[in-house]
Amino acid sequence: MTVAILGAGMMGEALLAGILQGGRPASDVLVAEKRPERAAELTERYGVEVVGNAEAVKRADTVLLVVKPHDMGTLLDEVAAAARPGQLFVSLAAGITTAFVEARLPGGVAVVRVMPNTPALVGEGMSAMSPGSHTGDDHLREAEELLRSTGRVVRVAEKQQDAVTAVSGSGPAYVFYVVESMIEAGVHLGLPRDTATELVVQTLVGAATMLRETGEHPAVLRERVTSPGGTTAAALRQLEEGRVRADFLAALEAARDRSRALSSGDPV
Ligand SMILES: NC(=O)C1=CN([C@@H]2O[C@H](COP(=O)(O)OP(=O)(O)OC[C@H]3O[C@@H](n4cnc5c(N)ncnc54)[C@H](OP(=O)(O)O)[C@@H]3O)[C@@H](O)[C@H]2O)C=CC1
Ligand SMILES: O=C(O)[C@@H]1CCC=N1
Repeated sequence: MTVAILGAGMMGEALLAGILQGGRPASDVLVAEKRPERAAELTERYGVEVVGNAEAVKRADTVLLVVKPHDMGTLLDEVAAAARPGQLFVSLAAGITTAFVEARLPGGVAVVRVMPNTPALVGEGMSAMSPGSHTGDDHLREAEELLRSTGRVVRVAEKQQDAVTAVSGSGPAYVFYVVESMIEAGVHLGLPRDTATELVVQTLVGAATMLRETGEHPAVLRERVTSPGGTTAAALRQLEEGRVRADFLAALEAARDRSRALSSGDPV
């Protein structure tokens, strides 16, 4: 079973690394990349063969489309003649609908839409997948199995993909932003930068592991940290005054709206 990755940028490379770490041999993976220096880097780092888009599609059973949304139309027009019925195309681009991909490929090609995230790079990705209009269970299971090698997978209705993009697709960036802000605050309070970084990163890993392993609601876990009249209550009061919760709501609405705009071909 050969998998081709078309578009080996940030997300494409994260998927490539996750898929290989998940146990798939490099000889079963093809990557399409135009720039020779990037191709050499990928071959050296992962031992994968780098070929052109059309050749990758001809040789693959499953094709992962990981170019930017506004490059998707051109890419599909380029590879459509190489695609064949029975193949599975998985689009991982924000805002690109299964209907958009299906309309540009021959009939009989199965299309699945997925919103992944970059923690796929370390096998801790979160992917949400939706079937196209003529995607059978076998193809869905195939996509699911592939993505499971990069982390967790859920199935969602395609109309929920804009919200998913706002939550888990872009989500790692919000977490990194919070981490960055906490490190800077620690430095402001006089801690050496490397100490502040270690404190914050381990706090994040510990808190995330507690959420996953206890299954408790985050509000319950937060209450357990918040001693009456103590330090946490003082900090949380400040965050409430800063309207951080309302800002998250507005931020995720903005991401959802941008995903919707990308589906109607809104340019960069
Ligand atoms: N980054 C993320 O966290 C996530 C990204 N995504 C989706 O993944 C997609 C890629 O995003 P991201 O990786 O961030 O973007 P990048 O710009 O890092 O990657 C896009 C890659 O596609 C390549 N490319 C462009 N046109 C073609 C083409 N015709 N044939 C082959 N390769 C091509 C680019 O090559 P070159 O640089 O040479 O032009 C680049 O390597 C987007 O659709 C995005 O919505 C989804 C979830 C999360
Ligand atoms: O920022 C973006 O558009 C992509 C999609 C989700 C995460 N990154």
